[in-house]
Amino acid sequence: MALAAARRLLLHAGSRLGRREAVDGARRFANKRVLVETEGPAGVAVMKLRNPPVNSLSLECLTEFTISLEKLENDKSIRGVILTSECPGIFSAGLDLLEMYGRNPAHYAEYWKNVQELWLRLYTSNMILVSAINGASPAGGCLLALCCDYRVMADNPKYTIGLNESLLGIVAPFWFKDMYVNTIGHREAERALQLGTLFPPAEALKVGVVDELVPEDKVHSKARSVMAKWLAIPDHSRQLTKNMMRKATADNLIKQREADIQNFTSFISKDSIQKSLHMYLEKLKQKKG
Ligand SMILES: CC/C=C\C/C=C\C/C=C\CC/C=C/CC(=O)SCCNC(=O)CCNC(=O)[C@H](O)C(C)(C)COP(=O)(O)OP(=O)(O)OC[C@H]1O[C@@H](n2cnc3c(N)ncnc32)[C@H](O)[C@@H]1OP(=O)(O)O
Repeated sequence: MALAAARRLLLHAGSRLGRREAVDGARRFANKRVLVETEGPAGVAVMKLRNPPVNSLSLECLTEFTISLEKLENDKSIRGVILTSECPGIFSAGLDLLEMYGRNPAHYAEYWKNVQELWLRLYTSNMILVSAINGASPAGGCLLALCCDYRVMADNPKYTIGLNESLLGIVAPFWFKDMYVNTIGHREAERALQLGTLFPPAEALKVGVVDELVPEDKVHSKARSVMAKWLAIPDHSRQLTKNMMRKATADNLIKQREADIQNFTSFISKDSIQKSLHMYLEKLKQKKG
């Protein structure tokens, strides 16, 4: 309930701000964790995640992300969005582990509902989505990128991307898996999901997790030039084609959202799964020390 109220407030406040700044031609609206900038007549918005240190998708971050997308969808002058990160070296560390560890079932259910909501909105967006992957992109971070129509990644071997859930002792849900299969094919997805592979850029390109690699300082300019190419296609034909390609995958979740929430909640609440997450969090801490 509190989140629904926050969402209404943010939408309202955001639209007022958006109108005021539109006077300059360039517009900008920001929540705490998501910054959106639109420039001139090109109809393109740049959406930057800024939830330091690692852009983990906390409940608040998911909510702000979803609201920002909703506002852009409602703005008929926006045809494309470049999704990127403001956190140096990290695109997104994925779902926030602290939302899935040591909480109660009601919290898990609420969290998962918001994860579903963001995924459905991103994956079925009518806008052109290009990801400018300027850092590490494990699990839910990779999920965000996979939702886009085109993925440009910084060619820095320090960055990896992939669905690594099995390394954490958890399981990617069927709709993560479906999207992976749609992107890289069944055999590659089967292997990468079981092994929890985090691909360095060259391998990510080879297997098709990303579409293009560029030097780090060229990620944004390349994303813009890719966007220009996609903008040249008539919206109606591109949108109908996108819908034709993605609808069955989205519908597969839509028809069983509630069951998927129950499934997640009971899975993540298990002692054995909580223990795995605990161990993984400890490992992350130890890496530092
Ligand atoms: C039959 C089927 C049955 C059931 C299925 C049903 C349902 C499905 C069930 C579950 C599926 C749930 C799906 C989850 C998807 C996810 O996204 S899980 C998250 C996966 N993410 C990761 O593994 C990334 C972990 N992080 C890292 O590898 C590194 O942090 C990273 C490379 C991103 C950055 O490295 P570095 O710059 O060195 O930073 P640190 O490692 O030092 O991290 C800084 C602090 O941030 C904390 N942190 C990192 N990642 C997360 C995160 N994802 N969530 C929360 N917090 C995170 C880290 O602990 C540090 O914190 P500290 O400063 O120590 O307090």
